[in-house]
Amino acid sequence: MPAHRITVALNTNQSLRCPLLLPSPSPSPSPESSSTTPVSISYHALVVKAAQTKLRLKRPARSCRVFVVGTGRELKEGDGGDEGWEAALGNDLVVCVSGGEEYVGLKREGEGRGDGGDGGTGMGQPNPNCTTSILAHTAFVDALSLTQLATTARTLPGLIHAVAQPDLHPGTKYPIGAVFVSKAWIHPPLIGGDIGCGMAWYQTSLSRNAVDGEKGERWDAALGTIGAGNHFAEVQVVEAAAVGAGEDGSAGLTEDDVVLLVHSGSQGYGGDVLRRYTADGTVSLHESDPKAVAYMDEHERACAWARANRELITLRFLACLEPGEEAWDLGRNGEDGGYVASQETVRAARARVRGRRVVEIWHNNVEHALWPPHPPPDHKTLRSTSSTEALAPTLEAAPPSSPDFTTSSAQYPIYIQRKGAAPTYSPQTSLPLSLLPLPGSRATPTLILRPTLSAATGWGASNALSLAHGAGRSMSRAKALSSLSQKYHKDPTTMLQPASISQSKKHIERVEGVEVQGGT
Ligand SMILES: Nc1nc2c(ncn2[C@@H]2O[C@H](COP(=O)(O)O)[C@@H](O)[C@H]2O)c(=O)[nH]1
Ligand SMILES: [Mn+2]
Repeated sequence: MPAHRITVALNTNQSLRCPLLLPSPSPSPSPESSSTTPVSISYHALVVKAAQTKLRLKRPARSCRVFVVGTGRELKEGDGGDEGWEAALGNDLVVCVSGGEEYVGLKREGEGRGDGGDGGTGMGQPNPNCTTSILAHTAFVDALSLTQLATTARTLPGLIHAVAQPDLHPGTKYPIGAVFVSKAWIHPPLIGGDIGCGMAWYQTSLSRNAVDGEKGERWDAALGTIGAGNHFAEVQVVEAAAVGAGEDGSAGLTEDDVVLLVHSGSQGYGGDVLRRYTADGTVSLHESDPKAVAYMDEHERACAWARANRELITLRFLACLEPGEEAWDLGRNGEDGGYVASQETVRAARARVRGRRVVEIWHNNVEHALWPPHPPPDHKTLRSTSSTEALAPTLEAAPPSSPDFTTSSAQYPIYIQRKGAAPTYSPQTSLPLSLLPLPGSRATPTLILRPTLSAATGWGASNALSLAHGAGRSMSRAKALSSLSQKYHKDPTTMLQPASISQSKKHIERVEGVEVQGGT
């Protein structure tokens, strides 16, 4: 009996596929035939079985659905036998199996076999209408990151809007400095392994005289676990005049304030979450999939862990910066390394730290929100009339964004996936942030951004309710490591001196360029 060689893929990750041989349909028995009742073959069952065993689809067969890749036509298992299978069968047929959710991709009229009109990738173009906003108008952007942005926007299921922040730069597969808005789908790799990484500004009670000239050696022994990469905790002096108000009713930042900027993430924890949810090649999780619910739960924990770690780092800094202050006792390095504080003590210390918080945000996370954004209730008060040169431009100075966003009254739930992008709303209060940091580098200043929201940007739709989170990078980590280690080969300690990293105008322009474009 000739067989048909077909390909079975997963609906949620159509690059995960396996071949399958299906027997030809049995000819109808003729009245003269001596054969007994023909053996009925359920193609549906065979295909679902292949997805379960070879592609590790962990859904019960009864909830699985099969679609023709390219057209999205569903091949059902009917009461009287398989429906439509015989007509669809043929060598090179590509089908995908879903755990119950709808077909991922654009349904086309007409039947097709083989490559489904997508050049044989089987990926189709799920989102030909996904809009993109490139907010980097003058800042340098590596072309690869734009390709990564466009490919991601086109091919991952459910994406409706993608934003390149001015600090966009290439990641391994997905870009950094990017925001992706999706409907019904969550894509853990877009957030990456450092789930919950973010920035927090805390007030200290120090005067600028107390810190001017200090280089840090005195405090090094007491630092918390900040993590590798770009993470840091930096004592800063505010040069600009007073700006807006901080979160939780704090006074915001005032000239000469000495503040601590903490940038840290979830370290090994978030990486482990990402690995566990993507080890089988999964990129996309439909919100109805229990795996998506479980991922969101672990993602929340990783975010909470990262925020708690920023609080702990701050506590340890404050213990050194403000000696004699009893509230920071827990942050002191005790003689006895085995000291374990009670939960009550930890809770009390964290509450005291929060009293110093100016702003605290995640820049690697997924947020469940409503789309399109509506004006905040008190939007008229958001337009600050006072501005200083050091602040982000007001809304009116922002470049017009494309595509054109208009506020529609009907909102629907979406997910905002941020990889290296700061939010414009506070995760704590769900109100618009009045200020947040745009860190430069050890050699260039951190800028204070003031998000502005207005109808011109669809109340934040064009920038996906997000801003640049850093200065970006003009060379990959690997390239920077090799070229800088050559440059500082003879005396690597000079790399730790703020002024020696780079005073080049190029670097300074870099962060300012990002700021000018990031203030929407
Ligand atoms: N003020 C400082 N800013 C710094 C330092 N090192 C890096 N950076 C900035 O932080 C972001 C972080 O980006 P991420 O993608 O790693 O989260 C980066 O873009 C730089 O602008 C520093 O020592 N001090
Ligand atoms: Mn980060």
